[in-house]
Amino acid sequence: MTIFSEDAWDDTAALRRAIHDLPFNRDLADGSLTGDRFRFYMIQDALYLEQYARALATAAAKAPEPDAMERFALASQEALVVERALHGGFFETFGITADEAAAASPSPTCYGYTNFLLSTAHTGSYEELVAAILPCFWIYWDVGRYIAGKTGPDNPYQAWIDTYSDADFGDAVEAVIAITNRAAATASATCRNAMLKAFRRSTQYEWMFWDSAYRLETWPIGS
Ligand SMILES: Cc1ncc(C[n+]2csc(CCO)c2C)c(N)n1
Repeated sequence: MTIFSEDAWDDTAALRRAIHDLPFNRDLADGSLTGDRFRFYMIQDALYLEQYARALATAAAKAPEPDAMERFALASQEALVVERALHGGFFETFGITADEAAAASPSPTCYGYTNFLLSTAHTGSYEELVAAILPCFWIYWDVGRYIAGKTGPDNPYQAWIDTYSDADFGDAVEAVIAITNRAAATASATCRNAMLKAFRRSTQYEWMFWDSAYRLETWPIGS
């Protein structure tokens, strides 16, 4: 049988190229990304992380093996603590107050992505959930390294680039890939297909998240 992560990676090759080519990531890499776009991204990302941490905690609760439980429980805490520290620095630089962040409501894309993760967490299988969780790690590692390889000096977004191209983060990504492959190894063909679909859906949402920040996305009516 083929390895799930290899199938999923091949299956999303075109999407990943599109993510590399996004105007948001192009501008982040050369440091020209406008402050309003990065601010929007930071605030939406703080909202995303809270829900992502819930999805990770649910994966920890559902995991059939202690190694996966530990990894997801730790990642849930890190999503709240480590990522919040990164955000804290940028919140200060970009003048985002805690009140402003707390009062913000999710954009359509942020809402769609987090609800997809939470509905998978609560109505899908453990296998589907880990496949939905994986792109958040893997795509950021891929994009972090891609951008680190082409960025220049004095980039105002260097702390973001360093976080996601760091070797320790790479180790965490490898661990989640291994957990996902273990889950897939004993899954039926139907379950593996559902896993692929979930992986692809989250990868689409990762593209949409950066795109929505670049467009400063709003709800089309009523807000
Ligand atoms: C939309 C969006 N997708 C992925 C990440 C990256 N990320 C968030 S939590 C986590 C694991 C635990 O820290 C990782 C890698 C992000 N920040 N925002």
